Amino acid sequence: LEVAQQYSGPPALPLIGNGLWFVNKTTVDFVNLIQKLTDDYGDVVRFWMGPQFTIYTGNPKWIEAILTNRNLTNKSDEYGFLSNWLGDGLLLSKRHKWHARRKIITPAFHFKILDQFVEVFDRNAAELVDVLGKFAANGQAFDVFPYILLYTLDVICETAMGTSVDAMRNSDSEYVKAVKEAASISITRMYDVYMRTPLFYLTPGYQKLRKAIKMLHAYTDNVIVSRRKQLEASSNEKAEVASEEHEYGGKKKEAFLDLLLKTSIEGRPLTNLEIREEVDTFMFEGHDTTTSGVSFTLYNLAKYPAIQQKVHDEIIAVLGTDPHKPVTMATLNELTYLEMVIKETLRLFPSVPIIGRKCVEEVTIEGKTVPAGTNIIIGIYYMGRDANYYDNPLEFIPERFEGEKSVEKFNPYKYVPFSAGQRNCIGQKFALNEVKSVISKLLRHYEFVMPADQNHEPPVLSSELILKPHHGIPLQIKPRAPLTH
Ligand code: HEM
Repeated sequence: LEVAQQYSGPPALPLIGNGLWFVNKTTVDFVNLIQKLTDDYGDVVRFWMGPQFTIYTGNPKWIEAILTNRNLTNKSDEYGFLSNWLGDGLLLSKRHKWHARRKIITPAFHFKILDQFVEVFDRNAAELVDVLGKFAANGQAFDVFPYILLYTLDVICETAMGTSVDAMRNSDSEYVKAVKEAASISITRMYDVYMRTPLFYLTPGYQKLRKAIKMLHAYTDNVIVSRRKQLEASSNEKAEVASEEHEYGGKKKEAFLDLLLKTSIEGRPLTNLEIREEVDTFMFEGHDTTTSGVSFTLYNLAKYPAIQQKVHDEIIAVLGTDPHKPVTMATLNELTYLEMVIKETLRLFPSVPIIGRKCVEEVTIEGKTVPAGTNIIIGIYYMGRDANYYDNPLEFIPERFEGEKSVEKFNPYKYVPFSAGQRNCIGQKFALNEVKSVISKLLRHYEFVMPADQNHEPPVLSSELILKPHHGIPLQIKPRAPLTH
């Protein structure tokens, strides 16, 4: 209690603390709940989730102190709800285990490896252009979100596992359904006070989750076993692995899985279970996040036609007038204005709106005590919209990220959509290139337009671990006239 007095925060009841807030709250309410807390008490606030002492912060100094502290790398308890699915993969694992895994996985995100994935982003984007063709033809408004989700699922299956589920053409795929189900049930548990308790095991949700996870694990296990066999066979023959699935667009590629199969940890190869945990983690972290990133970027482009025009001009200047010309890593690097637009989108709509840490040993931050056992919540989303840190925070101004005066250069801890420090997002470059790839393809074929009957209110946001548009992103698309110059 003495420690609690160092902080401002709402009055709390004995034992249940501020737990009543979380009763019957939706994922939409949750976004506003923390906003209200910061409006009332500032950007460092204490409260109790039941008996759990919790500190919320959206303050750059605090965020810097937390994310750079080697003793604050463990995730908060809520992440545990994902552990049936993701095990000790990179997102959830702790201390020594995390450190060893991060070290061996980092090379898998080397730019030379990302380079070979650009073709996967581009080929799937061409497919998406095709799938959306019917909406360009009939002019009807449609929710772009589910289509982008299928695109990102195709990309992550191919890059993580080297398999194709062809989600865009086959959205009924058992695997695709199971990914969606496992993600949504695990996440709902975090926010529902009842579902957080063992009562959950008596609900139909538990049975569904079990079934989905069983299916997902079986799928990944299968791919791992057959890939390992191929790899062994090919090393016996001293030949290159060259299976059917391995050849995309005529070029051989290695999925993350192949790299994991070849690597070793403390002198021994990774077990199938360890590999599965990492592949499943990529599957989880690598699709919902980019889906929100792409969808909210399209929303902003439709909302600000002059910005869309400028992005389109840049794309044509870099890639020329042939809408089918594939992008490369080099051309993606030249799309600097598009990158600013994506970064500004992630400021207002960060795919991961909050992250959590568990304090293992007592630390002092900005003169205040953070006792061992404290749950810490970092408000990436709220900091991005705070008038103390951004002029006109709700205005969409991509130039904030321009050159030397860029927000990131000025104070990197003011802008952390990919987190920062040791446990930052390992997939950041992968994600940015994927988003740039698909947007540059879509924009060469279609103009994105806000439907006329759309009220011009900002989208209602829902925080399901990943920030999502509660009512989707309804947009219209118009085919672009062929360019000849
Ligand atoms: C716009 C897209 C993305 C955003 C905004 C994003 C954001 C984040 C954030 C904020 C974290 C920190 C989580 C935490 O502290 O609990 C994180 C971690 C992580 N991300 Fe991403 N991510 C994106 C895309 C991706 C992609 C495409 C992949 C994989 C291909 C990926 C893989 C990971 C992994 C494995 C971690 C855990 C890293 C660790 O703890 O060592 N992410 N991401």
